[in-house]
Amino acid sequence: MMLNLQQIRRDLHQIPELGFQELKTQTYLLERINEIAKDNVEIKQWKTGILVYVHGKSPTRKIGFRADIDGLPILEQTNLPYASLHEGRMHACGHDLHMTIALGAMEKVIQDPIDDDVIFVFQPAEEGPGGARPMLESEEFQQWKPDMIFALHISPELPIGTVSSKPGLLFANTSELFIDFEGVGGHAAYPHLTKDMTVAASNFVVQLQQIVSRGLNPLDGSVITIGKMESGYVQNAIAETARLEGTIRSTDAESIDMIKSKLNRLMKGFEISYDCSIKVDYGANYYQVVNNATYVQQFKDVINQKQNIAYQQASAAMTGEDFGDMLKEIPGFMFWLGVDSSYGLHNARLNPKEEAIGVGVNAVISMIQSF
Ligand SMILES: CC(=O)N[C@@H](CCC[C@H](N)C(=O)O)C(=O)O
Repeated sequence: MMLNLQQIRRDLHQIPELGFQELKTQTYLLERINEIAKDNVEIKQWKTGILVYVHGKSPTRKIGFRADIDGLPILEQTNLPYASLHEGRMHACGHDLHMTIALGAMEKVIQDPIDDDVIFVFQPAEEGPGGARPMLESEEFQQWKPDMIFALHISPELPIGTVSSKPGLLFANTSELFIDFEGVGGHAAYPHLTKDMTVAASNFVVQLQQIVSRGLNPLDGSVITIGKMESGYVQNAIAETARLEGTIRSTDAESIDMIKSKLNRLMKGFEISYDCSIKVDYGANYYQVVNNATYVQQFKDVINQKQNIAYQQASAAMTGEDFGDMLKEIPGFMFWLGVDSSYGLHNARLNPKEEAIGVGVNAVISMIQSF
């Protein structure tokens, strides 16, 4: 049986689901896994995730490969014939390709096992609230805990046929940010009788940016982004409440704590100035992705032996990945896979080229076979 990877990617692309809601995705993946499973395969479910154990010929260790499986709350605007069927949900971060590549590599390992055992980890909720840490801590994962683990992420900026990584820091520390403002609403014509939360929240967004530009050492990389702002109900009423949703990123864990403490102070000031109440929730926090230098070198050597894949040195990025939580406990690495899209990650028009699937399977299987 040969899996039709292009069809699988398109099927998965049509059913994006948010973190820990990936029920259709899980069912679909289990169907494909059961089509290719043989006697050397064991399967476990953990919440909406899946673990697949492929037994090796004479194992001395367990090699792990992780694929994340959730989509984003984004309304797709690609006009593709296989665009999302779930309105307001999109695989805008390439997890449809990540899953497909894992299935493709799994099929090859099942057909032609290596000496060592290989564990494929289909992990929920990477975009939020973070599936890696609870999955890692689960009994199911701990029983099959790999000795090394690796993963890939699509890169719209890189051409097809390219992979890229680096030893050490690859992705940033992250913290989500949800801020709720509560004041007093009222008629648009009587601002003096209200506490306007649209004005308070707007000013807060502007002030927030000065935490990084004026509060932190410019040599330490950090960024705060507010991606969503909500307030009010109608054009001629003053908003009683407002909500900001965003994320904090930093190349070192200490800066995240420093930003949070400065942000808490700023909030207190705003509560006094705007005579309102402000509450913050820091949501999910992901640990930085730190690549093991030995495994990155092994991957680089493997790729450099291939005619049709080029290895490029990566730079660290402010992207977050809960795979960092896995790498904190298990040595391994992550690499970028070029998919050549003119629209970037988290863009409603992201359109990865499907030729990248074959390259991804080739890179992953070659790394697995190098053990
Ligand atoms: C690869 C990627 O894009 N990852 C996400 C991780 C999001 C973490 C969390 N929801 C946050 O926003 O802090 C990213 O946005 O970098």
